[in-house]
Amino acid sequence: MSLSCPNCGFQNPDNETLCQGCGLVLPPMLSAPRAEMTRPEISTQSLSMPALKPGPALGAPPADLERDPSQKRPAQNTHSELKKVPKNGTDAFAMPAPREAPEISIDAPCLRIGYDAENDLVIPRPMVSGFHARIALVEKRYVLEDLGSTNGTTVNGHRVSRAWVNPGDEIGLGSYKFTLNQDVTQRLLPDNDHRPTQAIAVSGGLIRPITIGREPDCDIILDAPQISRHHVRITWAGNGWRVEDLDSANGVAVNDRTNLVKSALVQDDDVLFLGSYRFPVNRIRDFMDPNLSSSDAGQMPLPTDKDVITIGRGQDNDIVIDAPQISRHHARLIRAHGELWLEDLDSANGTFVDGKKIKRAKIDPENTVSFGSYAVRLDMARGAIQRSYKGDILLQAENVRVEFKSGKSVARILDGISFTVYPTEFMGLLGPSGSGKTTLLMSLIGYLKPTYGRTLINGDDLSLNYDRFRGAIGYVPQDDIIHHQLTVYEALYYTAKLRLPPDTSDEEIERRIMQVLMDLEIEQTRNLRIGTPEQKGISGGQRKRVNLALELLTEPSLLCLDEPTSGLASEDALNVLRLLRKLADGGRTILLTVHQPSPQAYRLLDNVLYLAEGEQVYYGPAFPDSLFYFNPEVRPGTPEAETILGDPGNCMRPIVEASRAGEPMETFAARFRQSRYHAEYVEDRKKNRAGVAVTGSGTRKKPKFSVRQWFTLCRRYLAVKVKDRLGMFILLVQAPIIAILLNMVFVAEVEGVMSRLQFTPYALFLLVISAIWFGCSNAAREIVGEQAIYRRERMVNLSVLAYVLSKFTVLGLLCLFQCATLLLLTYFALDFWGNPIYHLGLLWCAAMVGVGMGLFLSAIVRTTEAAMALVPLLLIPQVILGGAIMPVAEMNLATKVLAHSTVSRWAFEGFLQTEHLSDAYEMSASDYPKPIAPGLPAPPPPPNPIDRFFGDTETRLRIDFAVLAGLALLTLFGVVLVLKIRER
Ligand SMILES: Nc1ncnc2c1ncn2[C@@H]1O[C@H](COP(=O)(O)OP(=O)(O)OP(=O)(O)O)[C@@H](O)[C@H]1O
Repeated sequence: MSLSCPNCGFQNPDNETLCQGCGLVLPPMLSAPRAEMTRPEISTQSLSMPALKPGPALGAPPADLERDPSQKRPAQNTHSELKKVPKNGTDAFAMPAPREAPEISIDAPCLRIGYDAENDLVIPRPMVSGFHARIALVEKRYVLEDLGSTNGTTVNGHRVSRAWVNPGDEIGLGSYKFTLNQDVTQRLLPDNDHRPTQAIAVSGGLIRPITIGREPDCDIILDAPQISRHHVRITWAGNGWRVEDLDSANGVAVNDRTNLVKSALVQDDDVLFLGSYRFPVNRIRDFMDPNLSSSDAGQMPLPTDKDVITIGRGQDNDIVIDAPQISRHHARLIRAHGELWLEDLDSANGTFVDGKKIKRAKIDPENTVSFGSYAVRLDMARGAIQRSYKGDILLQAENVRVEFKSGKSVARILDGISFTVYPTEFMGLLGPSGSGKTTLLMSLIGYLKPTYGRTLINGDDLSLNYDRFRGAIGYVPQDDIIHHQLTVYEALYYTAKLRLPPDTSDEEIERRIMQVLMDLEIEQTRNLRIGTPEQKGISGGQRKRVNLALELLTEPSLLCLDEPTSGLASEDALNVLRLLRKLADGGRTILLTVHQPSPQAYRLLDNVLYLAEGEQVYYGPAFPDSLFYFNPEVRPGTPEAETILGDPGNCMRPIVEASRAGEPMETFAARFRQSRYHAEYVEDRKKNRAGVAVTGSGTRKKPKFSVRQWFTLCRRYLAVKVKDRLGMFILLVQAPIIAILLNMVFVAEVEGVMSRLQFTPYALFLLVISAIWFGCSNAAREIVGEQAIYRRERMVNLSVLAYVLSKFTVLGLLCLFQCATLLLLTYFALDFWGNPIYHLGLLWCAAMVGVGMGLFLSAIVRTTEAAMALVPLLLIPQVILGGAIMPVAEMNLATKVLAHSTVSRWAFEGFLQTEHLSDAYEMSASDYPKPIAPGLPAPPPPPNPIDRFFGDTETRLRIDFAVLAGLALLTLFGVVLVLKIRER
């Protein structure tokens, strides 16, 4: 006799009270043999109601789903709870439409599903909302309710707000789909043991032990010399993780490098040390991608039935790699005649085979394939892609030396710097001011090429593979890299638009921004203006986090920060460092330079590197090792040791004192080279002792001009300008003020043609000078004022041409508005006759050349003050040489040549020509001057202004226009050139 389940029809043994097929409570009345029954409609009257535990009100985590680590995991569970629906599976047959369900009572036991860690089912996928949906058991049936998610909830492809669901139904949260199965539904049953929530999402990996080691057959491959081939085995033990050392060479320690264990039970917040390789236990959960079933953990199986396998970020690919740096459709694998070919699909960050960027290449088993910085290995034997561990970064400096040439002398800034940083390590760079910390950071991120030595990332020479790793490196300079006029969200939005692949939708950007804001705990600042220390917006600590947020948008695996705590109060500084610690524990490699850290901050660091006059004087554990290392006379455990350990500054003191005494720092460097820390943290950690393979093209892709980038830059720049209210006000009132002054001076002279011949040319000339002023003054601060932003974006993917063009575009629009206002307010009042369109065109051209000159100045100088101070130097020649004060024809040859190079000369002549073309200077008989007294000859009429100011140097109007346009283009390319030269 067996019990047939009314939901799924599964034949259960007759003593079962729960259906083994779907987890439904089996009422006694269903104990009849299946053959004797037609499948009944579930009737609430016919089912006995089990006593369900009341659930909490929506919004608070259900009390009965609270984590209880002491509770044991049910032994029978051998399924993946969230099994990904096979591709095309939903298309193969029509799925039944769900039926509308009644409102869920707040007493109903429910499971909340969403992105947020507070959920009972955590699904960290981009399209899933924080609290996306919930499943409740109501009257012994399952109800699915959407919780106002952004991307909606579907059941078998039908969008629902609340619906009955059955085991086997396909539930869609945005584009993420999974099959509702017993592992999920069981959790809703009364008296069920509700296990830790995240364990549900990662159960795929909980079933079998996870092996960590260097070999490709390990579940987690950590490719470092400190790691044995099979180093450690980790098994879910119900109330924690059982860790077993697999006779590794360097052992397994828990929480402290000295606390070696053979076997131990650890929890999520513990840290394992495999040799000196740090491995936070919670990373196991990252590794267990809920999209993958247990057998696939760490692997992405290649579909066997397809000859063309697509790879990308989009859910419609055969292999989905959900990382912001990956394009929606990034590449494809093609099986042809027993060979495997890889083809890049015009991805934003490129496809690489063994470090070389490819368009199409044949793949062999030994090849390493990278999509951007995301490296994978093709395991042909298993027919799968073996993922590298979440794109982890192992960073090494090998004998780095940096020298700067100044004239004939060479200054050696760094020498013999060698160290290795493992993933999840949080490393501090310390040393006296000027010791070379920033320089080292710049050479580590590939911005500065070392004179000797190199930087390796995951064993590959960074200088040869820069394009591959560009996206994996985040760098936060000392100066802010944000526009303070924007809100936090806007700053992040534009940066995401600039840095993420072009096919990233606004919806994805929004999700990414919210995720980053939540990670950095600043989501409440989303709509606040950033501001500056002087014009308060968000707090200093929050501003530092926003700078960091810009970098995190692209999920870099290596983060380098130059003094992220400078200018912060000690509590703020500590909070920023705590946050960085958390990010490191999440899998990032983090380096930062820091001055005078507090004792608590110092304890957060794993390792520290001390520099003194460019020499490496220590690299090893931060606390307490570094303090005892620099104070060798102090014995641990003594009262003196307590004092020393209470202040990290005690590391630097001996260095500073020796430096003051004129002692060479080489003494400190030599002592370090003899120390055990050098042996363990420099020598033992060295990778690829046999030598680094010289792969990689060595070329760096130059950012190319793209209309999309130009457009985004224009949008951001316009937003910055519009939000700068004071700046905008000053800019808008300039034209009316100048117009009023011109009217006051010239309006008395408006007396027909005689006035147009005598005075109006001066008014026109002043209009030209005003337009040049508009351009120059608007532009002079615009590049120098955002040098830090420009430099950082240039390191990523900023095209100089797109950048300069965006400045021209937005400033051009503002100048057009100013010129139009000025002309409108003077044209009729001062009795201009010329075609107003020509006049506006000339004024605008003059202003655009002014913009070019202003930007040129801005690109050359180093401070905004210098730029503004130099603006008059650009304007004065325009006034003197423009032809109005001294006719051009009467200048000597050299001056004439200079005059021809001024914008005012051409614009002024253009104005006179325009007036002339409209007969402004035609005199009728009545206009001619009369004799002063009878009998005297009439005085000669004033000459035509074109003859008067330009004489034989006169040119036609179209030449004036052409020269002005040429000058504008010349300045544009001049700015581009200066920026490129300065970069070198
Ligand atoms: N481009 C350069 N040309 C010549 N010398 C340079 C250049 N850049 C840096 N230096 C010099 O290199 C030395 C190290 O500078 P760096 O900025 O790396 O020091 P630092 O340790 O970061 O200092 P601080 O803690 O004050 O920021 C300084 O003496 C600096 O003047």
